[in-house]
Amino acid sequence: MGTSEWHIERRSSFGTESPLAREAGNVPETGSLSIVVLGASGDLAKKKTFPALFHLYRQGFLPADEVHIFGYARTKISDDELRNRLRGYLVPNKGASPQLLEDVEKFLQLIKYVSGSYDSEDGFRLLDKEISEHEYLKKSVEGLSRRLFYLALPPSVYPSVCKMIKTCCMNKSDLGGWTRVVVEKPFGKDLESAEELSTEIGKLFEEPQIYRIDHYLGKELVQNLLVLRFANRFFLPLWNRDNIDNVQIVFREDFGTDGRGGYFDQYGIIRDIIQNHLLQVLESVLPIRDDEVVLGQYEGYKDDPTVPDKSNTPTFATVILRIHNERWEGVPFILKAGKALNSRKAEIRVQFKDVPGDIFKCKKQGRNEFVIRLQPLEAMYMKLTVKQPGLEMSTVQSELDLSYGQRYQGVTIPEAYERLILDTIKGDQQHFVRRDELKASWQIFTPLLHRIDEGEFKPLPYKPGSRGPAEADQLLEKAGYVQTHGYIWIPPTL
Ligand SMILES: NC(=O)C1=CN([C@@H]2O[C@H](COP(=O)(O)OP(=O)(O)OC[C@H]3O[C@@H](n4cnc5c(N)ncnc54)[C@H](OP(=O)(O)O)[C@@H]3O)[C@@H](O)[C@H]2O)C=CC1
Ligand SMILES: O=C1O[C@H](COP(=O)(O)O)[C@@H](O)[C@H](O)[C@H]1O
Repeated sequence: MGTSEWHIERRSSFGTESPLAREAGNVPETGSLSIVVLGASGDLAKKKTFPALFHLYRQGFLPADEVHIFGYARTKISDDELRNRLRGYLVPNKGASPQLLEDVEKFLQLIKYVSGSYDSEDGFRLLDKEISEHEYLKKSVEGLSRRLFYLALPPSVYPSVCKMIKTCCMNKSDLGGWTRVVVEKPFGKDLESAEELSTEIGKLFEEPQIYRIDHYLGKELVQNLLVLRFANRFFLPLWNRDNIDNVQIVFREDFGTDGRGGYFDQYGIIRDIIQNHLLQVLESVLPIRDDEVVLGQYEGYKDDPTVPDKSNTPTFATVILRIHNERWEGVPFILKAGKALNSRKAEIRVQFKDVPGDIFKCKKQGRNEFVIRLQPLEAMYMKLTVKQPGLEMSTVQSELDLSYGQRYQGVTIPEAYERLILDTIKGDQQHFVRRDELKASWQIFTPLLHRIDEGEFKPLPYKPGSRGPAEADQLLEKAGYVQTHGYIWIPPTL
């Protein structure tokens, strides 16, 4: 495949003539498309959902003659007030071209705002009326229209909102139209509440109508994992306990809860990041051991007035999972996530066992590592030992590096939300969380979470801007991870 094929090209509509639409499996649907962002006044909506919709619009995936976007929330604001709030999130601070500015204005005109509560029919009846008017204006045949409801809302209101959608806002889907609901994480707070929520929503919608979004599943390099693993011969014999010593899945942020302390304190880092983003559901996970958990809370976290003074909520966690199956028995899967650390990155680090013996009769170089960097600056690299270039025979640690910025110059990597919203419109659920997967992930973490909630497990303090509690690094070492500091010069021995 040539690199040019990686581009998503701008096009005017989902017409049958568009090769991109055909390639993307977008069989043209003729009904109008209404996208409703519930919680439109919130943080996620302005930072992620509307910008993702704008990018899709710019690339021609949301043609103005088919699509209308509705914001819904309790806050009483006008259409223009919502548009003014969003504008700054759609244009970069500097260097916006006149074309971009024009596109922003056209996009904003597609947005209509409806104010109403999340648990009474009035607001939703009004919303339904607005959507129906748009469908009528677009001459959409009843039964062909498509309605997408995106719940950018706290999970506590999902049941009532879903009930209102079901009662007031469903379209007739008998001619190929549909109603789909996207729900954000965290989906529940533990196994029991997640199952309850699934059951409640399951009474209202069929599984193909429910899209449980975990935006990490939409990241380019996460999507690449399947290809990497199954389309490359050299991973085949290595991908097991005989060769791999440990696996780390790491999420670090160099900022704290940033005005979201009220939300965060009720959930904590395990529910916010580890239970969903870092956990590709692994089967046969053994119960988590106390001595394989380190929790932390950054100093200053409780200064946020929305966080209780006695909060026991972890903002950092390292947790080791162990899998009891033939392939992975004995290999620690180390999940680490933290806020207010010294860097921002997300990566998967597969560390191989030492090479047996030492024919070079020297201090060993670092271990082989295969690293998949999800962000920032997507890359994959393999750390390996090579001969130090030059006359002398000595070894040095180096790497095979596939940095996307270099290799795929000029290619714009889509934002995760952009990709996943497009999948929802296309009806493709493969990168969304299934109910059984969700259950399995809560099963793993619920016993630990309950003990933290009950104050039995206490987070250790750490300095903002640090690596987190030192105990986390000690746990890593105990689990077998060997850190490699760049290369170490080794005198020739051959
Ligand atoms: N923000 C982020 O970076 C991310 C958020 N998420 C998830 O997305 C969802 C929304 O997040 P976010 O936008 O940050 O949340 P917000 O706290 O900003 O809430 C969104 C909107 O919901 C309404 N709302 C807030 N609290 C309540 C409440 N107690 N009862 C009823 N309505 C309420 C408010 O609208 P109004 O009062 O106008 O009705 C608010 O504008 C959450 O499930 C979150 O976990 C997921 C990934 C990232
Ligand atoms: O879901 C969440 O994700 C963000 C991090 O997302 P990213 O794509 O910027 O890595 C995190 O800040 C937030 O706490 C969490 O709710």
